[in-house]
Amino acid sequence: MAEALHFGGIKTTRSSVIKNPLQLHPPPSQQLCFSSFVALSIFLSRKLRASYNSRVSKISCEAKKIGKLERDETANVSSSSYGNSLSCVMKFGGSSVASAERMREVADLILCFPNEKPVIVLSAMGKTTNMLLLAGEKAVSCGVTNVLWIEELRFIKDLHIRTVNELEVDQSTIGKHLEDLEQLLKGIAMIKELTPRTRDYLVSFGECMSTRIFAAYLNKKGIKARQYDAFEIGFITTDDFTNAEILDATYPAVAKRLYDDWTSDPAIPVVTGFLGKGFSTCAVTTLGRGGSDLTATAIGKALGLQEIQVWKDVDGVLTCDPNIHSHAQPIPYLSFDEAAELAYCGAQVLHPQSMKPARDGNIPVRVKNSYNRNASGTLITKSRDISKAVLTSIVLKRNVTTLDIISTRMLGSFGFLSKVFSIFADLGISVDVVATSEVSISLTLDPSRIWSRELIQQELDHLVEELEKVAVVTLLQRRSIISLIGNVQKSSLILEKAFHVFRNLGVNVQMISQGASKVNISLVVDDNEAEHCLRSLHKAFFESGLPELHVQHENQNGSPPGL
Ligand SMILES: Nc1ncnc2c1ncn2[C@@H]1O[C@H](COP(=O)(O)OP(=O)(O)O)[C@@H](O)[C@H]1O
Ligand SMILES: N[C@@H](CC(=O)OP(=O)(O)O)C(=O)O
Repeated sequence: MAEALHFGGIKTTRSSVIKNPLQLHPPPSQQLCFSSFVALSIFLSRKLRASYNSRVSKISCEAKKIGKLERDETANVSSSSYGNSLSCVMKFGGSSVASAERMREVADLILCFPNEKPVIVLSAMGKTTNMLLLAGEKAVSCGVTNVLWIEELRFIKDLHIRTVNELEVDQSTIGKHLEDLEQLLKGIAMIKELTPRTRDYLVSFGECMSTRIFAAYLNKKGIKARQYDAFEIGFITTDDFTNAEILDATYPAVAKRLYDDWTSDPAIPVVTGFLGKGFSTCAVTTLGRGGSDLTATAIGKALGLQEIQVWKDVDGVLTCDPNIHSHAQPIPYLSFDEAAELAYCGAQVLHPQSMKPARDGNIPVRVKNSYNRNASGTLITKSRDISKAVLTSIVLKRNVTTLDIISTRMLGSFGFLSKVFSIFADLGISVDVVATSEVSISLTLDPSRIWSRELIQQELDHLVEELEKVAVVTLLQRRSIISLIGNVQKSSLILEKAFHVFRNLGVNVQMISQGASKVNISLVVDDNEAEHCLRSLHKAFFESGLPELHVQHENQNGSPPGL
């Protein structure tokens, strides 16, 4: 029998409670919260005939009212009875839990903090999400009888069965999921269609399996743990499959569920990242690629925890993408605004929405390396002293489409700008970087919003057709946005240095824009020049002399200077 261990004062005795992951309707104990929310949502969605956006914001508003009551209750109880309660969130990404060996190391890492009582959030093992998506694509055209031969399915099965065996946990931990996954792929093969809704359900198997295996392993080691599917504990989202947004009702619901369970029977919660439940469909949704970061910060906010730790395979947020330039350096401190901007600009290291709950709850986020736990990582807080900083990070977003839109002067300048942006709004196309004059607009389209090649072309054709009613339009593809994240108060210095680099390289910058966030200057160049530009900019800003951002030292309480 496994040795019993003390974990943050909890003596372990029982194995984890494993629920049916496919049961999307909550058990009776949760029905009150969910059903009242769903009833409210259905009522509202029937009533409201306005645009989708205003509908969601009104529903969120109502949800907030419900949430407020429950949150207040939770707040009262938490200050009086939860003295010895959950303290932080620790999120481990796919790279951190890619194998049995990695899961062992993560468990050891958690044990290194015996006084912490963390909520654990996990992503799918390694590249499982990509594999599931590929398996789904192949199932559409391979025929039902060939599903078992899909290479990615075999890889996923092999990885998970091997992990279960190596960690010596019960095969039944994931047996049902593997069977259901196979059935689902056969279903896709039969109907020859993979809708966004099915796609989300399909990828959910990754997180559902990794969390079950890990919770079972913790229990086997004597650390009492309990597995949770986010879509069963109150993660309520919009029904935007593949890119859903968390609704406000999530926070009180999740807080209540986790605290109630913790009080009645303390066990380390192990929660699926990335997943939610659509408010009107009640189907599994996903929060966009890399969405486990957002799950972690949402839990941190819901429970009002002291810290949110995001464990990756790099030494923190770096000065640029290490895959493009190997001299990327860790950034010791960032503000929520800088981190959010960096993520929006395309730095893969953090989910673009993930800073919002942390900022709302004012909860520090620490980005750490699970492969190098002694590295200090990056501490992200509300504010930091940037007076000495110039540039913090350089981010590249590739394969961007730009549009030059020049007015035919049929409309006045007011009419022109509003007409152009209403066309984008009507077609639901996101704009990224914008530069305007009175009669012309240059802008880039957000590539992350459009995932299907076919759709890109169709959408673009339609967009250009509409714009040509009021303007002359030039569409330019294969461009890159280089975002300079830093202290825009020093924009002249940043631009002087950057343009010196561009001039030396003989590169023409095609568009330039300084965002209202005051932490970002964006420059558009050709795709084929972008990586070279990034490396040269990095050398100029970070590799010639002591970079400003390293001047700061952490206070004894772990806060950055100036806080
Ligand atoms: N500015 C950056 N700082 C750190 N990592 C970055 C940056 N830009 C891109 N990356 C990439 O992001 C990866 C970490 O993000 P992600 O793959 O989502 O991690 P995980 O799966 O562990 O959550 C790193 O391995 C690195 O290759
Ligand atoms: N598994 C999901 C969610 C996620 O957050 O993953 P990661 O933490 O490995 O980036 C994805 O691959 O998108």
